[in-house]
Amino acid sequence: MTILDKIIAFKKKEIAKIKAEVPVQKLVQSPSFGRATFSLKKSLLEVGSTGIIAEFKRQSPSKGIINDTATIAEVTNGYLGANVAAQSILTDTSFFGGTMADLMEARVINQQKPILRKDFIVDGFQIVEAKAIGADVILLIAACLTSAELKNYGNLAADLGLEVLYEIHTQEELDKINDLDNKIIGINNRNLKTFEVDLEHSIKLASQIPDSCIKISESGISDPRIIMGLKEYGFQGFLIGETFMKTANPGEACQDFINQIR
Ligand SMILES: O=C(O)c1ccccc1NCC(=O)[C@H](O)[C@H](O)COP(=O)(O)O
Repeated sequence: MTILDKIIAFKKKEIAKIKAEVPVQKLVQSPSFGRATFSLKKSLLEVGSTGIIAEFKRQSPSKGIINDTATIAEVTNGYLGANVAAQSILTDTSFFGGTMADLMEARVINQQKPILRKDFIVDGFQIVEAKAIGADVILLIAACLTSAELKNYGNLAADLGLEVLYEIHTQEELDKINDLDNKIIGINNRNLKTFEVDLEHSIKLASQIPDSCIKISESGISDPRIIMGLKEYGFQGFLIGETFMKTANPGEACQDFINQIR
C-alpha cells in the first residue's frame, strides 16, 4: 500500500464521519456562500502576474516537519506583500498538519488573491466545505479519482462558483480528464506514490496539454532559474511550498524569490 492509498483510505473514513455529524445544509448557510470568488485563471493571466502560487505547508509525508512555528497571519501577509498570484493552504490535518481553520484565518486577511484549498478531495461534501470556508479553488487529483468523479466533482465546483486545479503526474492521468478545453492543469513533479521529484515531468507532459488550458508546474521548485525554463514550455503558474516554508521567514523568502524572476 502506498502512502497515497493510505491517505485516500483515511480521508474516506474521515469524511464519512464528518458527513454523519455535519448536515450539508449547515455548510450552505455559511456567509462564504454569498461572497464573490477570486479567479485563479484571471490572476495568472493578468499582465505582470508573478505566477507564483505560494503554499502554507507545516509538514508533509515526504519531509516530516517543515515549519511548525510560522503563523498563518505572518505568512499570508508576507506572501501578499510579495505579490503572489495566489495562496495555497493545506487543510489536511493528519498528514500535513493543516486545518480548515488555517484557510478561514487566511481568508480574513487575504481579500485580494485566490486561495486554493489543497486537500485530497474524495467526496462532493469536501467541495461544499471548501466553499463554506472561503476557498476560491479546489484541487482534484487525477491519481485519486475516476474519470466520472473528475467530471462530476468538476461540475459541482463550477455550480458553486469555484475553479478547479486538475492535478496530474502521468499521461494516463491526463487522459482521465475529459474535455481538457480551458481547464487549469497542474503537473505535479512529485510522484505521490514514491515521493520522487523530477521537474522533467512538467516538461515532458507540457506538449500534451492544449493551449486553451492554463499550465501549472507543482512541487520541487527550489530556484528562480527553474521558472525561466518552465515559462519557455508555456507554464503560467508555479506552485511552491517547501522552498519558502523551510525558511525562518517564508514571506521574505517568497519576496526574494520573486525579485529574482522579474
Ligand atoms: O509533499 C509531499 O510530501 C506530498 C506527499 C503526498 C502527497 C502530496 C504531497 N504534497 C502535496 C503537494 O503537491 C505539494 O505540497 C505542493 O505541490 C508544493 O510542493 P513543494 O514546493 O515541493 O513543497
